[in-house]
Amino acid sequence: MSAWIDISQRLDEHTPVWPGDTPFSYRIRWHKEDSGSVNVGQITMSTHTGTHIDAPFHFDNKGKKVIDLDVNIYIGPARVIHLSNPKKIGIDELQQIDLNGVTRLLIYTGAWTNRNTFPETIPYIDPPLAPYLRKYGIRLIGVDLPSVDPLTSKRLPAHHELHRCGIHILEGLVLDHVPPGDYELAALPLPLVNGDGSPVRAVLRKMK
Ligand SMILES: Nc1ccccc1C(=O)C[C@H](N)C(=O)O
Ligand SMILES: [Zn+2]
Ligand SMILES: [Zn+2]
Repeated sequence: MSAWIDISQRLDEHTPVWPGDTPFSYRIRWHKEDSGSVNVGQITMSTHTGTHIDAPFHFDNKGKKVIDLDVNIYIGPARVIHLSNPKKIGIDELQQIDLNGVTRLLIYTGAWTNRNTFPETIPYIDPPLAPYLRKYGIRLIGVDLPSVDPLTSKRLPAHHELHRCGIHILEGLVLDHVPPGDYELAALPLPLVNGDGSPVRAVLRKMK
């Protein structure tokens, strides 16, 4: 069996966040010296920092919260594909790629390689791609980008169309060190009862 490899963004005070969103912070709230027994940390962060999933409630007030999402979506076979710096990610860009039997699709674009700053512009998912992916049976899409829509988008058409097609969203993957191919994925959200999104620890291992 191959080893699991980490495809998650490291979280510390340098981790870039969506412009205006809560900075990431971890601090020791109780020091061992003071408590007499343990260090106890405190995390403050946006639910959309680093590698994370979006729950439908993120973009739809009536949408499911994180606790309502099926854990089976986030564990299982996944295909990693590479696109070379696409402007958008649409049916045309995926035309040459075999998606038969794929249930989880992770897309490397290379558009966000400097993970110390938030990108200025990103490729986005062209909404008609959602029904195209669903036709193959895809239930999860993952990207190495902070959003599946353009950064300036308010209507979030890709988020909505993916959701309408039953495709779950995983953002902020780090795939620079992952060759295209078939893997097993685990990227479980926290059991946040009211969550609109959740950080995940995303890992892959090669399927033989
Ligand atoms: N954190 C934000 C703060 C303000 C406005 C948008 C965001 C987002 O995160 C949107 C992005 N499409 C996302 O799903 O992660
Ligand atoms: Zn998000
Ligand atoms: Zn999103």
